[in-house]
Amino acid sequence: MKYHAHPRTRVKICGLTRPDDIDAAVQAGADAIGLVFHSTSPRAVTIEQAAALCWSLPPFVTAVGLFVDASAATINATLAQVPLDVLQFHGDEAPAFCASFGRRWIKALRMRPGIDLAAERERFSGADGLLLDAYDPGRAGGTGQCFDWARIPPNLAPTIVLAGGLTPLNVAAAIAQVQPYGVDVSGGVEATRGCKDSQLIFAFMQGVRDGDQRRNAPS
Ligand SMILES: O=C(O)c1ccccc1N[C@@H]1O[C@H](COP(=O)(O)O)[C@@H](O)[C@H]1O
Repeated sequence: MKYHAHPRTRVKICGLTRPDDIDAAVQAGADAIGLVFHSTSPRAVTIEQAAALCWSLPPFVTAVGLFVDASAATINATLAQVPLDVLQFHGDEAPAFCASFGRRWIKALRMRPGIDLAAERERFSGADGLLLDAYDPGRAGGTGQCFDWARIPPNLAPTIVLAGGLTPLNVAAAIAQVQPYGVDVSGGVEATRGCKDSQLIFAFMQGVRDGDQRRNAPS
């Protein structure tokens, strides 16, 4: 990983599907937005939708494309039309596959019982970031579930994006405890499954600022 602890936690709001979602995320101050290219997700977007959403972004907001065991042909066809800055791999993709698209990429690791994070970090040492998500054997992600944050080794925390069940109510505590590079939220800012809510997006960003205050408070 090429980055280190920073006093401001970076934020990605994932699973946006409508122009109003983009407006809310940008206005609220998100650093990145996520577009889900996984057909069974309630947040899935078509290439055409994604292209329109991406082109409406201001220049300093990062567009992340989320894939789950997609083929190289699918990813390349998406990249041909959608100006994605970063690829997020949320399945069982191998490091060489993730690195083969000429884009920055992050690897999602689902916190299954017994996962060896040190070994995974070594295996994915070419990644631009690691994202830690809850493990649910029946679903690839976007579960709305938390995992036990105490399982994250402190030396790894400054380089990871924390995900899984974050909400406006728990994100400050998560940041204060884990002190991650960034946080990623999807279900926690939805009014109904798959449908983002601008008030919850603003509330989440306030939670992040509260967490950063706690994180940076002198001890
Ligand atoms: O959002 C989805 O539907 C999704 C589908 C398949 C893989 C990952 C998905 N989302 C990612 O899951 C985590 C946690 O989401 P949540 O906040 O618990 O709902 C996050 O990285 C999403 O980007």
